Amino acid sequence: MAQITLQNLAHSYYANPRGEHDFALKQMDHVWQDGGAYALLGSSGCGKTTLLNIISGLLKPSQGRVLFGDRDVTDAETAERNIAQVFQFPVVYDTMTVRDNLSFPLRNRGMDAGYIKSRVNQIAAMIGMESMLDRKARGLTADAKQKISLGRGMVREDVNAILFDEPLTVIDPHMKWELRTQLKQLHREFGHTMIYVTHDQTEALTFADKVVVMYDGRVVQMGTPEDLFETPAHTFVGYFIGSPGMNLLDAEIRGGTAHLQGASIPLGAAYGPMTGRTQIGIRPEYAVLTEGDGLPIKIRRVEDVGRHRIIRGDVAGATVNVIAPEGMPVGASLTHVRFTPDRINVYADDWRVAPLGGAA
Ligand SMILES: Nc1ncnc2c1ncn2[C@@H]1O[C@H](COP(=O)(O)OP(=O)(O)OP(=O)(O)O)[C@@H](O)[C@H]1O
Repeated sequence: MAQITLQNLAHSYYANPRGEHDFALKQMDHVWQDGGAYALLGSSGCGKTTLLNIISGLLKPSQGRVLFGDRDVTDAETAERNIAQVFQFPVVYDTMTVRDNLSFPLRNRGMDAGYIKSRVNQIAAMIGMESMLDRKARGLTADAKQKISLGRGMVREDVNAILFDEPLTVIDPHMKWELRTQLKQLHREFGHTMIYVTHDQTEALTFADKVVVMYDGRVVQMGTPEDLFETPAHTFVGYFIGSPGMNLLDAEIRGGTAHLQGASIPLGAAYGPMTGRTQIGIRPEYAVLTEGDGLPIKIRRVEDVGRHRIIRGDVAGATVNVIAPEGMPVGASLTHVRFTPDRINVYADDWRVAPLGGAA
């Protein structure tokens, strides 16, 4: 297992990039701790696969270095990096049995037969394939084959890291949940450094200790699920995490107050002067409808989504979503929306601004 350091890393698919927009990965410095379970999350085209391929050695970065522990592996081939990889679609040997597929990486390294047997049984139990160990992989469903790929990715205990690139795409929804839980369990047991690429926030938040959110070739936040929810570092994180995402309203910030459209909203802390486009961000969970306290809201739609309702309305020319807990009445007398002051985040040109006084 190893800590992975990305130093001054950047990548362009062009031979002669002419500016930042030609880079699929913008310049970055990051440390992925030894034994961490990371999810790499972001929308299509933000650079997740590019970053994963640089870590695995399938792609050489146009700039910067990759270190595994103290070792510079930037120029090392994938095979020299001692990693396991699981891809979106199954990679199995059809003519081999499930058992042989799972034990292949161990036999390849000359492991002891007794150890191989017990380890393969353990992994087979994890992926729910104990009863199929002696069947040929040929003829199994795509779902079952992908479980074999997952199992094979995890069978070695001595790898530097396990990299997963959207591994559950072909797995049915119920099994997805189960496998994710198993992966987490395996991580707790063996402490591998795991990097899991996905564009599904539920998948990321349930799997990882740390979620790495990418946007337009940059890592915009690396934090716990709670960090991403409470203090999104970038408006994209606010918007991307949560359902619905964070509300954003243009506002002028002066000290401990946000001013918008003639109204003043108290903030939970004071802020210094800032430049650029300034906005306040508030999660729908921290907005409540009132009979006159807060900002006027024009309610457009109420959606019942089971455990709560989502109220969609207009505030100061922008759309604002409010989550109302079950049982809370949504009547015509509710004409205003109030935001919990200490849950309001402030953004300047899309990046979160820390309040004065040392609070994060
Ligand atoms: N081989 C390539 N040649 C040129 N451009 C590429 C190549 N591979 C990816 N790109 C571009 O680099 C950017 C990042 O792509 P990448 O595949 O890393 O994103 P991603 O976040 O993994 O997306 P997805 O979720 O769709 O797989 C995109 O603009 C993509 O078009």
